[in-house]
Amino acid sequence: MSAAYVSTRGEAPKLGFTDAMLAGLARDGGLYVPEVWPTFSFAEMSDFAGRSYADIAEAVIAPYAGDSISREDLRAMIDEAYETFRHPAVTPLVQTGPNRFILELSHGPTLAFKDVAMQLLARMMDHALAERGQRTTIVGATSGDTGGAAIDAFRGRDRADVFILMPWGKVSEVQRRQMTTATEDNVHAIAIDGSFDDAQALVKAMFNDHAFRDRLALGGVNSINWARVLAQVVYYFVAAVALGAPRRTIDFVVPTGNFGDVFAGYVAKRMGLTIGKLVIATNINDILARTLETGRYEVRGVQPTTSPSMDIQVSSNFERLIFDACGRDSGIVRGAMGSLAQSGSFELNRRTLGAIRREFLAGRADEAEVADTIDRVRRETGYLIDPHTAVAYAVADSVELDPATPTVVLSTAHPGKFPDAVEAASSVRPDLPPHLSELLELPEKLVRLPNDLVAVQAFIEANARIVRGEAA
Ligand SMILES: Cc1ncc(COP(=O)(O)O)c(C=O)c1O
Ligand SMILES: N[C@@H](CCOP(=O)(O)O)C(=O)O
Repeated sequence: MSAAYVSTRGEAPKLGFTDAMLAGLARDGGLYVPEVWPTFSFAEMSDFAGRSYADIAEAVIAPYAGDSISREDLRAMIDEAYETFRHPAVTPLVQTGPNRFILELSHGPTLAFKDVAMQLLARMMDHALAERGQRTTIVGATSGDTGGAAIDAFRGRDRADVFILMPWGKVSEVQRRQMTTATEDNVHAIAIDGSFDDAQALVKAMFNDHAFRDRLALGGVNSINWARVLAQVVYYFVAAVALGAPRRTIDFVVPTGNFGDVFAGYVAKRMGLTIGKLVIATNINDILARTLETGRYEVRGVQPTTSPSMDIQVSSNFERLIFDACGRDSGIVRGAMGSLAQSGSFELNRRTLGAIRREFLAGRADEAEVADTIDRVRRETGYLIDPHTAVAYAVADSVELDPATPTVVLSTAHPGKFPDAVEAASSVRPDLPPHLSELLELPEKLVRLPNDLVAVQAFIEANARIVRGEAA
């Protein structure tokens, strides 16, 4: 049986796994979540010890996919996706102190944790589209990493055209070039005059324009797509089991922007994984840390930082958490999201806030703390971290965690993606791995558009093959 997926806003049809994956955003503007969380027993999780990344990925993903993908096909796609990684463990752990570990998530093709999900998602979407004889037009927003990972995973795929919106001038040069140097006709990098939040709002507006959505068969690869989050659940199991789960409890500290990554940790916990605290680590764009402190989610202007991928105020996946934490009352979610749209804020009720605080801690790191942390970790351990990882590392040092519990800091990007910030902090200029050594020399292809829905839709209509009627 395929698991059923429901929208957080309760007004869209229930879908199976493949339909939810191809839909991206639900038609009522909500996000799909599984109707029930599959769980593992203690014995099943104990059996993960010593198994490969691919084995654990198959075990974690299969209950969500049900019979919508055969087990053989799922395994073949998992194997192929993680063969693109430069480390045999896919997401290895490195110890940097007593009970302190870094989970390296940047061994994929574009050097960010997004590859973990995107390499698999592209294969699963392609597989589903081929079975159905369909094509899709993917629209995505990026603050730097999702776009590059999506373009790498989908470039040259015949059934998908990909349009990525990035905020003009607000991503690193390496991140921009990872999007603008792809030569394939099916990928399009678009810079819009605005912030990531503006780009994400445009993407959601395109999904909520049902005529446009249906005409172009829109698909999404941001973490609004449930399958993106699902693929990220896997590495929580892999890391925790390597450190002794389920016999031990493990804490995770997660650099957070759109809340997809840390929500994946929450899902792992709901599935039975012995996670103690999930720590939300933000840079100075600290809406989530403020919300946990006060119970009020309040959007303020975004400030540019050295961790640009986390320069986010409207944190999409928080909606999934509210839905679960409030007892799956879609009326509460609709109320909160309506208030957010109207006034830029909403209040969490006591029960919801209490449920969130039981699972999560939160902290912020300012720019000086991020730079100090990059420098200190390199001097003390010889290990060079990127600014996003440094946000989490600094927060891990500032929040109250049990020193007897292993703490895993998620390292979400390679320092070579942010050479200027890392060099300024540590006097060490990180290199890019050899497969990207020519990136800075390649010609770029980038379209600049105003932050305007009509202009963006017109560009996509003019360039999507589905509108031109080209058969897949
Ligand atoms: C390097 C890096 N770290 C952390 C984050 C934050 O992750 P999430 O948006 O899933 O909270 C992002 C962007 O998503 C990122 O690109
Ligand atoms: N930080 C992301 C922003 C988009 O987040 P997503 O996980 O919802 O795709 C990026 O680097 O693009």
